[in-house]
Amino acid sequence: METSIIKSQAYGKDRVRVVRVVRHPDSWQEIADYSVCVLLSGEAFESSYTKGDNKMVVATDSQKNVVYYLAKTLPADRVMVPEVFAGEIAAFMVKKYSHVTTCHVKITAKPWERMRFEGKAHPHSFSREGKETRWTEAFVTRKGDGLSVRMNSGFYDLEVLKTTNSSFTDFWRDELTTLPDMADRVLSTKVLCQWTFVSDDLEALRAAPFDRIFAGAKRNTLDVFANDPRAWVHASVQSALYVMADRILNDFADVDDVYYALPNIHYFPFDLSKFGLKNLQADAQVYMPIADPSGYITATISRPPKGKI
Ligand SMILES: O=c1[nH]c(=O)c2[nH]c(=O)[nH]c2[nH]1
Repeated sequence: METSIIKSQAYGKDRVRVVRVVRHPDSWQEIADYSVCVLLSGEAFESSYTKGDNKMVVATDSQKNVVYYLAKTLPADRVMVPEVFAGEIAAFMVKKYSHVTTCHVKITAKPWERMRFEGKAHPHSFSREGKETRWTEAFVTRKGDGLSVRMNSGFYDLEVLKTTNSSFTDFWRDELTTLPDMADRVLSTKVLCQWTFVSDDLEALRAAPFDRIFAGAKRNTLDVFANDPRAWVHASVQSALYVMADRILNDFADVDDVYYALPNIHYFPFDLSKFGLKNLQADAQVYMPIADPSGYITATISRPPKGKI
């Protein structure tokens, strides 16, 4: 007889590819291109794992159908913002199936950007310019008669590089240290940035400025990377991360906290002294990018608890 217990479970459909086009009367068109993951959990599903009893199992095929059904039937503005669409799908599942306790929906959005010709936006043609990917995940959980919504959103693979105005000095030194102080260095990272939004109210989710938060988080990240002297002059990836996150928290009241993962993709000056050539420190012009390993700097930053400021 089996005695093991289920500690957690969730099942559903991953990589549901759905594209929604909005056609305006004046020939202006919009596109959202998503890959959706829907996962259901609840005690009622335990017997499908332990007893082979499928009676309560909403087929993953049906869950996939819900994504297409809602993409067609919801008002366009609830589909075109990934956070809102994720929340709508998750809330639909929890409301429709009373035996679902939590629905987790994750969406990654393909970054189609509208083409521009001589400064003029094209009404219906798009290209993939940026390589970063926007994504979101909603956890909608039954709470009494209502719902609670927890949302993580962000982007990853925003690749950036700067050729000066970055340093790393005055760090811990002991017999295991080989890295010299670097008063100036090439710095490159592939940004993962993520923020959270928590609400008990689906209407608040529908009204939240998710597109502005996404654009603002990306702009702040790039601006701090390129321009903010607090972050880089005689400092580190760590201090840049803090300034980036602090700017997002100051700009967007809806954001509860911000997480960054910043790999430090090393570009080391190549030592050419064997050939009588100076290429280190202030003489560095030729670098060897190092694929692995990279530094990896992470933190979650939030506002201080109330009463502590
Ligand atoms: O900005 C940096 N932070 C570190 O913690 C670190 N460690 C390292 O070797 N180089 C760097 N750069």
